[in-house]
Amino acid sequence: MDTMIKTPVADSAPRIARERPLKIKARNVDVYYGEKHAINDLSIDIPDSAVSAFIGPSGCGKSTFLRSINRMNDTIPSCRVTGNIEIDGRDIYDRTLDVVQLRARIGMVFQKPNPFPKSIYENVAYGPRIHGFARNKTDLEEIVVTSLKKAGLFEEVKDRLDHSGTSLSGGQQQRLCIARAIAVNPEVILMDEPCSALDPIATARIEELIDELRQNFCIVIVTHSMQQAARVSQLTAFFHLGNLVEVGDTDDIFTAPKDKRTQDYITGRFG
Ligand SMILES: Nc1ncnc2c1ncn2[C@@H]1O[C@H](COP(=O)(O)OP(=O)(O)OP(=O)(O)O)[C@@H](O)[C@H]1O
Repeated sequence: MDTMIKTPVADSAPRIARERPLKIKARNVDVYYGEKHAINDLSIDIPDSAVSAFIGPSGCGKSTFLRSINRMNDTIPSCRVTGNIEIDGRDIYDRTLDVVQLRARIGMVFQKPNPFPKSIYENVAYGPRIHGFARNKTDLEEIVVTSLKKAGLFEEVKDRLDHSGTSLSGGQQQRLCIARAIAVNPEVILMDEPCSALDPIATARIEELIDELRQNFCIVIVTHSMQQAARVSQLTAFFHLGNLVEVGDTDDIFTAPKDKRTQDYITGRFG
């Protein structure tokens, strides 16, 4: 595994960050909404082929930082991001960088499943088609089927690919959104509370899927559920009032947190 390391990392770095190549490197990131200072001097290393969870009480900046990773914050006029965020060593706020290309490399899955009001097939085919990933219809079909299989949905929908994506159950819709994200072959998948609108069975299915996908993707998940963070992630980052208080191997964060605020949060003293 050591041979996979691209960048030297400190001995004090989390084990997972030493075992996996570095994918996302953020340094001294501040995010403002007008006068509101939402993220304060945040630095973090996020490894590839692993799941990293952002946890913390409501309003502490988890989603804000997640949205900084694919420059979704650009769409909010009052929002300003300073500092440095690199993916594979490339500054994603570089003025010469094509944001459309960047977002193709970084899939995003939202809290509420949001399939397009189109067929199941079209939901998955749309991205590869507009990005020119398929040479012909057969190629496109193969991408759709493979993506639905990877998202664990193909068997349930193979006989009704022409039905509307919105006709599926909530859990199936979320897996369709994951298939849609995977179809453009992203390197990073950002998930903002992807199970919060789902029942426990659909949640378990998505968690299993996240675990399978981490072999091939860098996954970052915002979750309100500490149980979920403990179950699916290898790295956990605890946010509080716009500060990244502590980041470490998930096992360590939940069994031996270093900061009292982390300890108070995971033991339910606030949040
Ligand atoms: N579009 C926006 N305009 C202005 N302020 C915003 C905007 N989005 C978020 N904020 C503020 O930034 C801070 C961080 O919000 P953010 O949504 O990132 O927190 P969070 O930790 O993801 O919260 P939650 O767990 O409730 O989703 C909050 O004070 C929030 O009110």
